[in-house]
Amino acid sequence: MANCPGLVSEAVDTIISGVGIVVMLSFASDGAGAFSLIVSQIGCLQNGTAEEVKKIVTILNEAEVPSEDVVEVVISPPFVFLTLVKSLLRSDFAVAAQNCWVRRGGAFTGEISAEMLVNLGIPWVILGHSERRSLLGETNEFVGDKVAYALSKGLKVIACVGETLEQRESGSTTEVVAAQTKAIAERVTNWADVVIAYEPVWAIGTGKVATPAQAQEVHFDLRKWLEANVSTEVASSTRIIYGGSVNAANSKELAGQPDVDGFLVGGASLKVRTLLLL
Ligand SMILES: O=C[C@H](O)COP(=O)(O)O
Repeated sequence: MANCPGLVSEAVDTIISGVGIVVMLSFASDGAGAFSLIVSQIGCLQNGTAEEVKKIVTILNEAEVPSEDVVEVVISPPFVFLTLVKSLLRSDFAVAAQNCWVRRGGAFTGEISAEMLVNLGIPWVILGHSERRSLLGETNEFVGDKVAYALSKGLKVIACVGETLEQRESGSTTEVVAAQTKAIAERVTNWADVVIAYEPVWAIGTGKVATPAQAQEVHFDLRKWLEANVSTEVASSTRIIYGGSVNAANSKELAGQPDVDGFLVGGASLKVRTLLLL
């Protein structure tokens, strides 16, 4: 996000103040053609009624953000609100699902397939969120398989990685995040459609945001890993965004870190208080 931190901060402020959900924002890391991506994940399981979602979309529709080639905005509601959001959302913002099934659709009651998302015209999907890894037992390999299948169907993927507090304290952050990234990278065929979201588990929904230095360190390591294991081109062009207790107050400093290409913001965007303060 070093390319245009002013624009990024501006966009983050605008989105966070206007929404009340989860926001992700990212920028290409190479100097040429800087652009950004903001994903607002509107509502998790406990959050959101159709009325609330409509209100949020109305506010988003009025938000002032830099043009699409500078700031890419993606709204990611729960499955049940995808079509509602898509139907109401301004045309320069896109929509993402928060998950999808690992393989071709079939008799997997309750699951949503990549094919269904494509059929609905949903271009993005978030995969490997830490809540799915820890609460629903998704392994690195399973997440990698999901990424591969979603990409094969033409979806763009926001692939989440991140260490627990215990892993950080035992000094294994780099190793954990590299293993998660490896399982994804081995199955990626088209890096242009992949964004990596670094979300330290200890920072998600806790109010304990990573310091700018902590975030930068992991993002730098991730980029180094991509350079060593994929290619220099992929390392420089892949957007690596940060998620975990991002809010309007801490976003500016985080946004100034050279390898932090954007944000995935949750709780901050749900707070009306935040909205009123900005
Ligand atoms: O899904 C949301 C992200 O994990 C970040 O959430 P948060 O901003 O509430 O910590």
